[in-house]
Amino acid sequence: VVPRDYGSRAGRARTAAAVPSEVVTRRRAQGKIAEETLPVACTVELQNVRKEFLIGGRRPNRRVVAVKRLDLGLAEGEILALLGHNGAGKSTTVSMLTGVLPPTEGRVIIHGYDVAQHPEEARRFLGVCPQHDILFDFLSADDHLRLAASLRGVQGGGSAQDLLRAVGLLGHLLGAPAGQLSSGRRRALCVALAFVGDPRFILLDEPTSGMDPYVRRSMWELLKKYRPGRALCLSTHYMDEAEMLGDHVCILSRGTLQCYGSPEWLKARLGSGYALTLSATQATRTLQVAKTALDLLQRNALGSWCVVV
Ligand SMILES: Nc1ncnc2c1ncn2[C@@H]1O[C@H](COP(=O)(O)OP(=O)(O)OP(=O)(O)O)[C@@H](O)[C@H]1O
Repeated sequence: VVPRDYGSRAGRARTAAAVPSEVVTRRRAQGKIAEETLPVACTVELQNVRKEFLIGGRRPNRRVVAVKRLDLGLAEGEILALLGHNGAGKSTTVSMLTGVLPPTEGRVIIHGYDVAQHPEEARRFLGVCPQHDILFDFLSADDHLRLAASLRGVQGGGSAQDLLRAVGLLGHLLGAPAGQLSSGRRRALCVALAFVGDPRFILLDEPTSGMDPYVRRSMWELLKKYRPGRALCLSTHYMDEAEMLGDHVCILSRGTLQCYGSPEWLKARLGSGYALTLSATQATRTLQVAKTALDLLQRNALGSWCVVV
């Protein structure tokens, strides 16, 4: 991994401080059920990461383990979906990737830089959409784009501008104060801000929460469109979102990686299809209903199924 300013003395010193490149070619994930994948050059890695929180209350110094020994890798051009219930450890993982929370153990590597030791270098590659919208109510979408661009030291919004246009933030809405936008549009603005400066690693914490199905679908299309040349990691509660977007899906539960693989592999390995059980007092009526049900299942191509009469 060679920084852009390698020619300078400071650049060479940073390269020496960066993690040797062989560590970025490891297995992509280690968990209970993980698809075997070929070794690949991962641009983002969580290496044996653990996060504990010390909490007070009646029993002081009690520890909550939010993430336990997480090993994950993400390559360029790939979307990784972190799927899990409330409290599974998704946001904690995202916060460790951004450097907001330091891991208790293990390392987080972004483009060769250990985030805890070289946060500034690592963040040059990073665009983030946090779980909760961080917007100034009195600033417009356009103002937010300009502010984010100046903070990143770039001109204009780049692909962020396209994103806003595609989700309908156009014309007068672009100039309206963010406080007057609907929650779905505010969310879309936050996602767009993560793309300002076209960073190479984009982290999206529940990017489509609060969006209507139509905007959600447009957002999915856009995220797929902007995947080439970038690594994207998103956390979600929605199985359909993980399936549609994720090249790989990582299911977390109680801070542990339960399974990891492509949606196709996970469905083939764990999916049990659909089971429809029918019961009725009259045999002829049951058969009639079963026939209609079979008809519906076939017409809707609902994967594997089984009808028990
Ligand atoms: N600052 C904190 N102090 C103490 N415990 C915390 C803190 N942040 C998170 N936790 C705990 O860590 C665990 C994982 O929380 P986390 O927010 O990462 O889950 P999540 O999967 O993002 O959930 P959600 O889908 O609700 O956002 C939970 O048990 C939570 O209570």
